[in-house]
Amino acid sequence: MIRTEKLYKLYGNNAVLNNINLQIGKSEFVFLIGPNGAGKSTLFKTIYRAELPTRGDVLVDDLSVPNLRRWQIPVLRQRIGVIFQDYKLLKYKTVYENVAYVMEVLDKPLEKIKKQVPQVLDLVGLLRKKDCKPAELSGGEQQKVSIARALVNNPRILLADEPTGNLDPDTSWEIMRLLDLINEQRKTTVVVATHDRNVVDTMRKRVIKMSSGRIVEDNMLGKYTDA
Ligand SMILES: Nc1ncnc2c1ncn2[C@@H]1O[C@H](COP(=O)(O)OP(=O)(O)OP(=O)(O)O)[C@@H](O)[C@H]1O
Repeated sequence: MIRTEKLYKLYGNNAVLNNINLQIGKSEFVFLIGPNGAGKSTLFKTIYRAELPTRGDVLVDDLSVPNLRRWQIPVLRQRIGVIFQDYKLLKYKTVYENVAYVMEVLDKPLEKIKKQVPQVLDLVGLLRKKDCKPAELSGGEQQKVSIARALVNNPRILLADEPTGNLDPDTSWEIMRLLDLINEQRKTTVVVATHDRNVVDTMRKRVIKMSSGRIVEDNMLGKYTDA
């Protein structure tokens, strides 16, 4: 569960998040839409604690994200997987090593790493490419590796910030179907920030729309609407 309470983020006098009150339940699949600069990425950042809010609270289950103690930060990182438009893979590491790395930094035992990395690479259909470097993969394949990396610690929540922004329509659909499958099979809460009208209108999920730092629409079975 994700809940924000009277959440504000100010840069100077600019309220990039302006009183966001939001609740996303366990196992939901939600699209977050809105024009450039609406505050979508900033909202994500306050949820996975890349940014601290100016005021207000973000709750991830029982954790108050802005008030976490240092030792609790790995607990949050384990609960939330994040994927980005530009994949953010380590280019000198192989596919396997990119995914294993996020288990290593959380001090997971080697036996567990050896078991879970191939499982999650198989889930995204890339086990056969485990020894490739990112540059040897297509954009869609790189995004699948980043999904595998986000999932390998079994997070309850997956935040996807424009995951298909660099991909062609067919590959975008593959990625969206994969996110939908993960949501259905693993009961992972999935929140996808996107500008992809076709995907939003076809998948008919809950659609939350932001504009100028505020939530301006929140509809079940929603459609993409312009500013
Ligand atoms: N570190 C920062 N310092 C100052 N302003 C920032 C900072 N980060 C974001 N902003 C501003 O906050 C606003 C919201 O940005 P954000 O990236 O959250 O929007 P977005 O909805 O994700 O947009 P897009 O669809 O273009 O990705 C923008 O006006 C941006 O310029």
